[in-house]
Amino acid sequence: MKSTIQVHDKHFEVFIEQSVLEKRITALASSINQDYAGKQPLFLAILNGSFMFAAELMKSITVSCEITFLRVSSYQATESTGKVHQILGLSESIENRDIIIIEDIIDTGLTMIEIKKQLLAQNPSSLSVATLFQKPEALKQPIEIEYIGFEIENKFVLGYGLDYDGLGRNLADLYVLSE
Ligand SMILES: O=P(O)(O)OC[C@H]1O[C@H](OP(=O)(O)OP(=O)(O)O)[C@H](O)[C@@H]1O
Ligand SMILES: Nc1nc2[nH]cnc2c(=O)[nH]1
Repeated sequence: MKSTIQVHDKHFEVFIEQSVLEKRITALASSINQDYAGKQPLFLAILNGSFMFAAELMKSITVSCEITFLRVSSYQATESTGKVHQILGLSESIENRDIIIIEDIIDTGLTMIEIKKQLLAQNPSSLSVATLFQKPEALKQPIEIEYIGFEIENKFVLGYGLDYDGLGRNLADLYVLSE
């Protein structure tokens, strides 16, 4: 039997180990370095969940770049509320900039659709998305995602920045809810 950890009332087991996550993130960074050669992208990391992915990704980005952090929260406990709040914390202009959004996970896709809509209204030169995890089966509307770390099954995951009611963001591996 796999060893499990308990967070609040639920049990989770290791799903993707840290070394596997980091190797894939390095590969994503290489693709971004190639695609943005000669440009100076502005990364927008969506808080809270993306902090660990963003930090790891940035260590392998070699093109000249900037990063800033935005807040938008729609998730409570293990289910989407379907409500997406406004983007907070974007003080710099993104007009005529090459923007790369950094997310930890795209689940229903509703958050990213709303973020993209709000950012596109500010006329960036280009807008692309890098997400560490995506759940293809959970997507409610088609959405273009340029950089995907892992396509995962439609189960609640925890760790590597992702929380369950505030806890578990510090876990270095990705965990999945035990059956
Ligand atoms: O594709 P969706 O179904 O819209 O879900 C994805 C969103 O859920 C998570 O954020 P959350 O609202 O949990 O905030 P957090 O990053 O602060 O934990 C994640 O970081 C995405 O922003
Ligand atoms: N922790 C966590 N947050 C999410 N937000 C959207 N999907 C998920 C998920 O599977 N786990």
